[in-house]
Formats: sequence, structure tokens, C-alpha cells
Amino acid sequence: MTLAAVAQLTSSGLIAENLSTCISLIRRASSAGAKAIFLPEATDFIAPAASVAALTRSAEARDFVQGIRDAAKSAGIWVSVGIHEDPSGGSSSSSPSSTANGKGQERCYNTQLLVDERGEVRARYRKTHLFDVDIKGGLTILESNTTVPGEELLDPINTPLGNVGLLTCYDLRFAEPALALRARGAHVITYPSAFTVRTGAAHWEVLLRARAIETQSWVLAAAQVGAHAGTARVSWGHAMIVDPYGSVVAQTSDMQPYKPTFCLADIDLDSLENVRREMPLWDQRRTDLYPRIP
Ligand SMILES: O=C(O)CNC(=O)[C@H](CS)NC(=O)CCC(=O)C(=O)O
Repeated sequence: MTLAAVAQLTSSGLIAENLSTCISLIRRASSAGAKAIFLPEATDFIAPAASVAALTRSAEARDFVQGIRDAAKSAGIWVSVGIHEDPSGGSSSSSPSSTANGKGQERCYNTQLLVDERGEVRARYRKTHLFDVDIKGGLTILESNTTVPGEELLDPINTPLGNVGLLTCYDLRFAEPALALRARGAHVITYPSAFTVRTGAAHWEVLLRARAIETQSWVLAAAQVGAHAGTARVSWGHAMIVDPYGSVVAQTSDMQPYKPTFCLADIDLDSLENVRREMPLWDQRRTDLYPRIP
């Protein structure tokens, strides 16, 4: 049994408070027997766009990453966590102007850190597709106002759960990066997220199951949930684990009031190999008719 825990929580603008929530979840997941816990996108903080740059560069933000690493080490489990990453790497020299937005404000990366059971940062995936949407009469969010897109997909990382491919939130809407990670050997694909309520109700579960089915991989989707204090934002939640045949095998509760929690599943690679052998999609692709995903 290799148990994975996938978390649902509600980050606020208070980084130290969010860190204590995470430390408690990491300990609880480890006591439950999990070898890894997956925390959502922007677990370090969710705050108004105007304060993102300053919070990203704060001492609390650095303490947050160190606190997660210490907790991973003392609990002895792997941790995936979504953070706002300072492109200047925390150095005091001014960062390159290409990371500033049109109004001269510095931007961050939307980064998923993967920390191993010794507390070492093993991967740092910077979200490549940014959530820039303008829906008539509804939602207008421009993630690129505060965020710089990442420029690479990382090779899957070998972990006790198998090879884990890293993607984030809005990346979920694109089949190609998931297929590319599968082609590079992923058994598990992660989507730490903060979906909106409207798009989550319409698309979240369908997309997660589609990505699991078409890549024949486990999909681990940690989620922000509920209203984020001090902002107008409300997140969809429904953190879940989908197996390589597309079944939702675990999901967190939607009962209110929301409390930080996680769901658990055994990430079984034998059944993954069966699914892939019985329906060998990878050998059946008609790459004579359409481009091969490298
Ligand atoms: O950096 C932060 O503060 C947190 N980041 C987010 O919440 C991001 C960018 S605004 N949210 C999404 O990508 C939602 C995607 C979505 O809802 C959809 O695809 O429908």
C-alpha cells in the first residue's frame, strides 16, 4: 500500500496561519499512513491582487517554504504545495524588468514545489498556462497581471507513489501537457488547484476524469475551498483522487463549515499497468494522421 493524501483547505492572506494549517495536515496525513500529501495551489496565501507582490517577497513567505520542508522531514513524507514564488529568488538586487507587469509591478511565478521525505525540494514546477479569462456578465480574472508563466514542463519525479508529473490548476484544461507527461513516464499527474465555483461546477470533475482516462494515470487534485477572507474569491473545493480507469476513488467533503481536510487512496501501480496493457492507447495512436506528442 502506498497511500496518498490529497488536501482541501481555505488559504487566507495570513501566511503564518496557512503554514500552521499545513503542518497539522502533514502530521495527520503521516499518522494516517500516507507517504505523500498534496496541498492546493496558492496554499501560502490567497490575497487581493494588489498585495501579491509584497506578500511573495516577505520574510513570512520564505518561512512558509522552510516550515513545509521542516514538517515534511519531521513527518517523513513527501509534500506537494502550491506557492507564489519570487522570480528574483529572494535576492535583494532588482529582478529583471521582464517579470514586471504593464504597470511596473513585480510579478511572481505560480509554483508547485515537490518536497521529499527528508525535506529537500526535488522539483519546482512553474504554472505554464495562466488563467486569463473575461466572460461576459461574469468572471474577469487576469492571472498574468500578477504572474509570469513558466517556460518548461518538468520530467516526472520518481517518488514512493511512482513517477509524478506536475501541472497546476488551469493547466488541467489542456490535454497536451498531460499527454506529454505520460509520454515521459508519468504514473501520477497532480493538479493543485483553486477553481472558481462557476467553472468548477461545470468542468472540474469532468476534466480530471478525462485527463486520468486519456493518460491512463492516477490524477491527484488538491483544492482550495470556500470564501477567502479579505477577497471576493470563492473556490470550488471537491479535492479528489481519480484512478487510471477514471473512477473518483476518494473525494473530500463538501459539508460546511469547511475545515482543512484530506482524502486518501492507495496509489496502486499494478492496476495502472493492467489498464495500460488491456487498452494499449499508446501503441494505437495514428501519428501518421496527427502530430505525435513528444
Ligand atoms: O495565485 C493565486 O492567488 C491563486 N491562483 C489561482 O487561483 C488561479 C489563477 S487566478 N486559478 C485558476 O487557475 C482557476 C482556474 C479555473 O477556475 C478554471 O480553469 O476554470
